[in-house]
Amino acid sequence: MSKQNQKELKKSKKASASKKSSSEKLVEGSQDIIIVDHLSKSFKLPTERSWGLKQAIFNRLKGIKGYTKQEVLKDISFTVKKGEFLGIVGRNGSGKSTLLKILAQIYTPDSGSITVHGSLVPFIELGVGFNPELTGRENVYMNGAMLGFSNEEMDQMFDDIVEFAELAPFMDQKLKNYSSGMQVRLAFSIAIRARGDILILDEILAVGDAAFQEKCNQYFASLDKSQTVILVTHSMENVREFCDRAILIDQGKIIEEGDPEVVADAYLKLFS
Ligand SMILES: Nc1ncnc2c1ncn2[C@@H]1O[C@H](COP(=O)(O)OP(=O)(O)OP(=O)(O)O)[C@@H](O)[C@H]1O
Repeated sequence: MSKQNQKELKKSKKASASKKSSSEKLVEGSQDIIIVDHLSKSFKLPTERSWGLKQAIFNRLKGIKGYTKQEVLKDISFTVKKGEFLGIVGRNGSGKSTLLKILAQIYTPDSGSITVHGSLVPFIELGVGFNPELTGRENVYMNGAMLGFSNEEMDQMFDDIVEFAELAPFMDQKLKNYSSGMQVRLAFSIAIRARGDILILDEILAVGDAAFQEKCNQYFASLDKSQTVILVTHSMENVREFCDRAILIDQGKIIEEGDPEVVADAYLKLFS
């Protein structure tokens, strides 16, 4: 591995160590593995009137705000039990990915808190943790390091990861030459082989082809209760088949929660 790559590995290991220490707040004997308590998040969106330094100074003097505030999550509370498969559903733009990013400590909430009892493996956005200039092999090691695994641990997992992704012939090619579906396969294989306590999955799986989606579905069906999964999806088939419980978010609020059948019906009603 080149010096530059070793440097990158070191950096990502550091990042992962600090991430772990802040997310792992262990409470003995608790069955709730995630507790989300009165969480709210908004984004400031710059308006045309904020363009340029002159305008910004003028706005400030006049007391004009150069942005509008968009409330994306409003007072969200829920818990996830150890071993539970939780589905999160909602229309485009309802706040699901933002919620996952707060869970994964990519975003900080405006108010409220999140407590996570265990290690969390996020699989949220394609490209996060991947370097297009490195080979598939190097990216596996780098991604593993970001999740807190040593080189030796990754050596043990490597063949298994490549086999699940079905990408053996491509491991020494640069990632920038992979299709987006191939990248998803590699990232998903790393995420599931990493066996964190909690696996967080965004809709991104939909990028994989039919055979890979089927493989993912088989993986979901094979899960025992040692793995907690949070899945954001628009597939009510997946919600009904795999989820123990589901949450429907609309305009940043939970509007239905509980039985996957009931939540899936409520989701479909939004469009009728
Ligand atoms: N970094 C950001 N800056 C500003 N606005 C953002 C940011 N991230 C998300 N938003 C806004 O927050 C709202 C919710 O977005 P989010 O991605 O959480 O929705 P979603 O439910 O995951 O949607 P989809 O089903 O389309 O993936 C959207 O209006 C989006 O434009």
